[in-house]
Amino acid sequence: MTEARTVLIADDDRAIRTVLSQALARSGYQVRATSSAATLWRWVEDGEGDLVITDVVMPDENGLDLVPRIKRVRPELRVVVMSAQSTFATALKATQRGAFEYLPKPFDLKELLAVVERALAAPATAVVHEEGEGAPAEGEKLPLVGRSTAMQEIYRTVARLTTTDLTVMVTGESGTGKELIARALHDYGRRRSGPFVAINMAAIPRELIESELFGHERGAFTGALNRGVGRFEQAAGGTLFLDEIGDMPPEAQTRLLRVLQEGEFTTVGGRQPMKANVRIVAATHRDLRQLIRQGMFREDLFYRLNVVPIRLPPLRERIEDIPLLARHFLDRARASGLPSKQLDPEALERLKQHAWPGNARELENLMRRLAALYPQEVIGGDAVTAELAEATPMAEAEQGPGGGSLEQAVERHLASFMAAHRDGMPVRDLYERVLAEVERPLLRLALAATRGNQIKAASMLGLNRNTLRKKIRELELPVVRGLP
Ligand SMILES: Nc1ncnc2c1ncn2[C@@H]1O[C@H](COP(=O)(O)OP(=O)(O)OP(=O)(O)O)[C@@H](O)[C@H]1O
Repeated sequence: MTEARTVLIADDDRAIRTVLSQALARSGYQVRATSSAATLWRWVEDGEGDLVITDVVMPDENGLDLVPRIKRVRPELRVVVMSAQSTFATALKATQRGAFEYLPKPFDLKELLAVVERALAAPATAVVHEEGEGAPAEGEKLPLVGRSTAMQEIYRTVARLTTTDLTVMVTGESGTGKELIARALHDYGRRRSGPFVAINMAAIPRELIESELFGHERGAFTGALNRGVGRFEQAAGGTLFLDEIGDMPPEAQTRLLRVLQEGEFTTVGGRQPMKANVRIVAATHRDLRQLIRQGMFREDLFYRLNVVPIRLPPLRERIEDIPLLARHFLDRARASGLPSKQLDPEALERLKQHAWPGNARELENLMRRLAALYPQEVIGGDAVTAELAEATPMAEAEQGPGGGSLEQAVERHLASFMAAHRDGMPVRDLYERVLAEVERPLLRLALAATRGNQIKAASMLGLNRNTLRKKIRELELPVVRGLP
């Protein structure tokens, strides 16, 4: 590089101006810094600078409003927005208004310098994103709650992905918000005026999945009395959410792969190929790489789907989000007609200590229970402790009667199982069989504890309701009627 590039900084916080200026100067950039949006705007109009770094809240103007104005007069000028607000709405606004990058404060200087370098190296194409008709209020209404670093990173990624049609793979334990992310990608993406269609692979009988996905012709199979429209066709122009993709049977995987490769599909029993016009978001709580190793998931399909991976961390890895989420769920409970509640500090502390195997969904259910069952307006630690103990019998089971952990007990049991089979018939499908052995008593206990109430049992297990229903069928568990 021959000439030093100039970075324009606008932030009303003097300390930040100083730190940024010094760091950028040390890296060889020319720097001009100001506390006002008006001065920044004058510099931009005068044709100064190769890159802008602006804060959002400044005394004279909101930095986010400045971004589209800058892009209109100087489309090639890259803008980096930094903000202490740290909400999904801010990330979304910054990205959709044409910012090159959004950085939640506090950020580390190394990261900022890397962004500056990337911004200056990027080809000078002007990308001003259409706001589109019927654009929602840029994320204000979408309840993606949480300010942890992990969630900030997710907001940034999701915001950026709303300006593309790339395939996204969302992974995370049950109840971490995978479907919510898929909806955000749709509701704020380019296809928001099209349909959002979801299909859960775990909830549909295996033999029907292909026809559910791609549709079928009349008479394609026994019982196909009419032509059936598949989800690919329903989702045309919009987003197709393939939930629990790890549960997709092999034949359907092969067919899906072909559709993704060729961009067209045919209905079951049909001949005429149709264009696939969907953005795909897939999700799973299972470890797909492990399924690949076990030969249960196609590696080539995995790479087709895993274009942009988003990993949602379990709630226990972002306990700083718990107070906000709890508040959000209590507000939601109130909006649905339940009484208004507060949590006292001890209650919050108790929530932070819990392991949350069911993640955000478990927290949501707990908040609803507390709102519904407890008369007092301010909920204390004891109420939380009592409700958590009620809902999670596994907590005690983790310390088994033998004193060892559940894992050790299972290992002992399996070791004797394997020993017993050593000389007999070759053992096949061991993984599935062993899991089914653990699954069966687990589901039975959960159903017994909830008196056969599948909704409650699903929530206790942290499983999707449909997943539980399917498993009950597969494992042929007796369905007991709930007591009144
Ligand atoms: N960050 C979040 N902010 C607000 N609500 C959230 C958040 N994460 C999850 N939720 C809420 O928690 C519940 C569970 O989320 P969601 O259904 O998206 O999880 P999931 O990962 O798709 O679960 P599963 O794998 O069991 O289908 C929903 O009611 C969702 O709105």
